[in-house]
Amino acid sequence: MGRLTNHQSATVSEDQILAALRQVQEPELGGDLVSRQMVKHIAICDGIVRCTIELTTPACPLKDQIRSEAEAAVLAVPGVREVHIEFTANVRRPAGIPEQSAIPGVANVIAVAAGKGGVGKSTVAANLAVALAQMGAQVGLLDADVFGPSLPLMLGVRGQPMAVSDANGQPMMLPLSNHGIKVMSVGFLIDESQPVIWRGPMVSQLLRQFLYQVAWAPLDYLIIDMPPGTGDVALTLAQSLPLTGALIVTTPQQVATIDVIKAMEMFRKVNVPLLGIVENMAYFIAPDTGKRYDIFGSGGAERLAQQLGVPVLGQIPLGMSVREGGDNGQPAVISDAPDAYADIFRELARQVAARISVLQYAMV
Ligand SMILES: Nc1ncnc2c1ncn2[C@@H]1O[C@H](COP(=O)(O)OP(=O)(O)OP(=O)(O)O)[C@@H](O)[C@H]1O
Repeated sequence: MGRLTNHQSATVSEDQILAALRQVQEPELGGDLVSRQMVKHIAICDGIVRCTIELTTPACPLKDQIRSEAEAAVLAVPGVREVHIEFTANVRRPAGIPEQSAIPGVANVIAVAAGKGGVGKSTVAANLAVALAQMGAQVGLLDADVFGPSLPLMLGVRGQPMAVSDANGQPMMLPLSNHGIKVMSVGFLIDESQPVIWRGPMVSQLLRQFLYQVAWAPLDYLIIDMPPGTGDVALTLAQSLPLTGALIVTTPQQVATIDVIKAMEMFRKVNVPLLGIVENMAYFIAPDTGKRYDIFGSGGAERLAQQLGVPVLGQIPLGMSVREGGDNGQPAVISDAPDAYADIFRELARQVAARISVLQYAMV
């Protein structure tokens, strides 16, 4: 706690405030705020207390709960008239990633994968990335779906990445950016109207360059839009990427299929933690009546999740604005149209960030 600074008044001491904050638990990770070394700064002046609490992610879903419990605990200290809680965040790299394969300056690499094409993997990856950035995280998005790069269109990013040299004179590409995130896609380098014939080793080589020769740093989260399925390219990527974890996107029709199970098994085999399942196109809400229709059935993702011991981190409805946003380069999460479901995408981002924080602490 050496960094604490303390302008003490006669009546309230820093020790009293720390004792109060020891009563407040970190709801997700367990342990109290002081033992978890989350209290970074305390200032006390004339009964007014200012505290800075460092979270494990700016997208912490329980920030409001922590704030109100910390406020109540500090206000209960005799002599405290007012309390102001501020938050900072320090997103850390999981302990399990070997130093040599880590991407310098990138804390977490998250794979967004699917058993099959067309389930909305890129839509989820793009909205997740933008939602995390909206919450204050530094985010990059790598389109590794080399056979059907859709992110340039979905994010409205065009142009050629500039080549620069890093501090050691090594060539680096500057990622393009839009909606607050850095983006890299094979779509920036090829003529999208021409079919691309990629062979496995070429793809691996290209993706290595996209990981290690792109000026990503500093990033809290690098989201990878994986190629669909469990083919060679997906497997090589799952094996060689310094992944914090993987998200599996599915739809209710696909949920119990062998493709989804295979995609999950692929990550399990190469020891990449499964963060959870995202069920996309989970239901439809009629815009005129507000009635919910489970067009493709319901409960499948939950059953699969229980069977495999991973959580469902989000259920995204079918929404016209989700599709339109994807076609117009305006991801749904920046829209306020009711059927863009921005809140649902943001909640997904909070859940993903929380799972990563929990994983990090489980590994330490
Ligand atoms: N929740 C949703 N509501 C409405 N449309 C959606 C939703 N999710 C995805 N879509 C639309 O479905 C189509 C396929 O989505 P997307 O490209 O994200 O799938 P994908 O799994 O990445 O496909 P591929 O593997 O071919 O890249 C797109 O037109 C997208 O806008």
